[in-house]
Amino acid sequence: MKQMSSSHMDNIPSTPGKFKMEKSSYIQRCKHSSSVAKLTFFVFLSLILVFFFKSPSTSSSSSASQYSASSSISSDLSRRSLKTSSWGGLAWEKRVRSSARIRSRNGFSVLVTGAAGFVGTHVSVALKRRGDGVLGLDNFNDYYDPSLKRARQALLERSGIYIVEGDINDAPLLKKLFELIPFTHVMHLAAQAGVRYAMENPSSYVHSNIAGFVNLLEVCKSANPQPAIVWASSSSVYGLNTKVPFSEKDRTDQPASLYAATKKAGEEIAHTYNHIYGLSLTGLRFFTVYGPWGRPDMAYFFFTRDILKGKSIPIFEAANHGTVARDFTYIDDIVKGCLGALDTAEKSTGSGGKKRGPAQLRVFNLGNTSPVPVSDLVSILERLLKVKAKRSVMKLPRNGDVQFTHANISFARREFGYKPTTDLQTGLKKFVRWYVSYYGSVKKTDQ
Ligand SMILES: O=C(O)[C@H]1O[C@H](OP(=O)(O)OP(=O)(O)OC[C@H]2O[C@@H](n3ccc(=O)[nH]c3=O)[C@H](O)[C@@H]2O)[C@H](O)[C@@H](O)[C@H]1O
Repeated sequence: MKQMSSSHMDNIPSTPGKFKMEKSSYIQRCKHSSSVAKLTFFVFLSLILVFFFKSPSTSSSSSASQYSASSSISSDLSRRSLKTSSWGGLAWEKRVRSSARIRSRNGFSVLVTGAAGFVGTHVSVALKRRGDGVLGLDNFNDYYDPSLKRARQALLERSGIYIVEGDINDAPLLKKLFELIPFTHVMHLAAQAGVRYAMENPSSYVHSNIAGFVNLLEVCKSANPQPAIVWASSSSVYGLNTKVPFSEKDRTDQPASLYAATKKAGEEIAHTYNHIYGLSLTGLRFFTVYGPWGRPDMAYFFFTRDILKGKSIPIFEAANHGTVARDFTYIDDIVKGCLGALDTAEKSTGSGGKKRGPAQLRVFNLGNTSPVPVSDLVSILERLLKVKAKRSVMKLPRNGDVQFTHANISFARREFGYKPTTDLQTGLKKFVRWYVSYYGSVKKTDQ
């Protein structure tokens, strides 16, 4: 097994494709046409297009994705932002090759999807640091503040990692990347995350976590060589289970949110592609990952922001004042788990879309094994921030949250020595240090 790298980044500084307006062909045609009628038609069409893409329903801040150069215009509700960037060309190919170049003996070349995301950024840096070739892919959607994703991108650029701007639903783009680079591995972290947001924008979950995953697997199964794939599942697949700690052997057929259901679907889809095409697939069930460069939609992150702002913190509790708790897992431990899973992933067995023999299929819990009540999380933040939180205790809403998570990690420990070492107090201290350095120490931070 390769050496695992610890990826401290506390002091340094997922997904439909991009839409490219085919303006040029229209412009060409207009130039060569003397017909006033055609010109009028063009102006009219342009106005409709402009109206369509500026209209709040399609370009408002809460949709999930960008549309790819090759994907068609869709009325998919999951769109969060539309961009007109494109990929291709010699300079672009050079950047792709340079980023994916392996710099150590027996190194991997890894395509990291969701590379501008929280876990994706940390994993990419860790891989690069040990000499693997890393190419990122991200659609930079605005599910949360894209400027944070851009800052992570800048961080990766400084490590020599290029992030291709594109979407996992963009098959021509993915095919092109596999044509350029014989990736040994795919670290698939692009996804529509967040448990509660699934009620607001369900189609974004289907689009990224199901359609996008299938699209990626379609391209991987036809690639030659086929890569081994490690991908992000979720602790949420345990749903309404009450037996703790959660073991990989437990049932996962009672998801409490659409997010959980799409991750569970991903696990079944992984089974199918492993079975039919011989793809090596490893799913990682992450347990509430937190840390520097984290996701602003997660409780520890926006609690920090709101405590500093003097805003009240909604703390959920279950029926009869039942404790709501999470097995919060620090990002560096998760990175070690991801690298461990990559290092022990066996090769896919198929080629050219044909299975040649049985392939590896695994699922691991990556948690911390010590659940902490949400109210204790707030107490730790109060101490670290030296500000008293305005607590507003409320009933756990029926929007997908489960009461309790707790990982049994013995399988990951056995297979690749996974052993989390960061407790919540230590991890949050690093998070707060990063938060203050990133957003400034002013209490009334506004992000
Ligand atoms: O392990 C996962 O698979 C998931 O982990 C994460 O989900 P969760 O564990 O739900 O994290 P997060 O929202 O931070 O809520 C934390 C706690 O605060 C409580 N919570 C939340 C909001 C609030 O206003 N009040 C509150 O008490 C809430 O009830 C909960 O007890 C990822 O977001 C998700 O993408 C997925 O990866």
